[in-house]
Amino acid sequence: MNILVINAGSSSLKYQLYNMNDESVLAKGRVERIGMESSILTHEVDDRPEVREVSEILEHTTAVRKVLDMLTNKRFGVLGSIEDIQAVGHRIVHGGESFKQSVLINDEVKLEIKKLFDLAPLHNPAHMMGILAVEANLPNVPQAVVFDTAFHQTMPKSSYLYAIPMVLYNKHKIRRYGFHGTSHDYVSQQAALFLGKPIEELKIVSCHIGNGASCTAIMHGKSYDTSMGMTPLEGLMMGTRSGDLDPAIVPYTIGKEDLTLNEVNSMLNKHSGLMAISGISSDMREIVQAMEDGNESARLAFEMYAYRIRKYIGAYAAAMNGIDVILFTAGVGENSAPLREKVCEGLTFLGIELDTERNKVRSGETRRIAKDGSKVEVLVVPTNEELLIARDTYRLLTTSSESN
Ligand SMILES: Nc1ncnc2c1ncn2[C@@H]1O[C@H](COP(=O)(O)OP(=O)(O)O)[C@@H](O)[C@H]1O
Ligand SMILES: CC(=O)OP(=O)(O)O
Ligand SMILES: [Mg+2]
Repeated sequence: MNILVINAGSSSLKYQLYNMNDESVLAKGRVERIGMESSILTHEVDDRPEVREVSEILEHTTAVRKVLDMLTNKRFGVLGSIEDIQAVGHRIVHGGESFKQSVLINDEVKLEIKKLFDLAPLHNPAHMMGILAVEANLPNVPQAVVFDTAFHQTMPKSSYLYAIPMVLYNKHKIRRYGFHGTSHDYVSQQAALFLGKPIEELKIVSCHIGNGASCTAIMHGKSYDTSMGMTPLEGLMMGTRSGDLDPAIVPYTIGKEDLTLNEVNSMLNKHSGLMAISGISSDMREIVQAMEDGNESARLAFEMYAYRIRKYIGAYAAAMNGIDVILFTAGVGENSAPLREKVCEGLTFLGIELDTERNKVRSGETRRIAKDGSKVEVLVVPTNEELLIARDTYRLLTTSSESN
């Protein structure tokens, strides 16, 4: 069975095509700048050179059409016809409280996702465009949705409630949801497999450090607490997001700088984090380079970024009464040895001892970076949200057709 996995953003659409017989990736790529003059489709097949096509793609339906054309293209494609796609799986950032697991799409599910537009205005409307675009191009192909929030639905009330009037939760569902759940779920299972221990026996702090970043306390295989909140803005300092801050800063800034609420929201989401403190970039590679060149703002940004991860690790050690494993994943977590070293620097009191040489070894595999004898295991685990989405889609289809 071939499954197309789609992660649709407001102006982008990433895709991966899986052959589920052996879980191999047949092709992958992305469409960027949807709705702008020169949209770019980048398409990759194994060891063949990357294909880039620039054209005007005004909306998601056209983007999906272009992807399907590329997948069936005589020169660059991997499929004889679009009939060779048996299912599509979508990443959906916000599933609210309605979705505790992945589901197949039907009208009711679409309605629920629409109801959540308010809670994730940057993400969910774009995902819906992706779903409708697939429907328009592949009307008879079943689609599944996999939610970033689902894994965190096991959190206890004491983790997910904010200390504000209960009416806000009861009426508007204002609470912590948490994100990157597909990733935290996948990497924690990979860590347990790597260590050869049942996940039910482990207390894991999973640090997903990419463009967006979050830490999750995973107790015995279940999310117990996580750093992102009602939206993906809370918690760690990120590339362009502020993470935790005193909420009183919002009205104060509006008054002092004569800004609108929308402007402050945009400042916190798009113009804060590494970008704001370094004044250089939101990309950790550029921050580390600038720091090595002696740039003090870059050093401060790097130290703040690492310090906040360290604080969450400490908090989650307290929350779970101990830690067995810390793991690093996603773009920064998998690739930045200096960041991992800085995070672990002040944690020896918890029994966390990093091996600085092992930490520097580059590899695409799950690996141990703690010293022999470190009380806590420290691992780097490559994430693969797309594979988990493809697996969930496959499982939903095969189990639902069995029960029919
Ligand atoms: N070699 C590297 N060293 C440090 N950071 C890296 C490296 N490679 C990628 N990154 C960081 O990873 C980030 C992207 O992470 P990723 O998990 O792909 O994010 P997203 O899925 O949210 O777009 C980039 O912004 C970049 O800062
Ligand atoms: C939820 C979230 O922050 O996603 P991303 O890391 O893809 O921006
Ligand atoms: Mg990501």
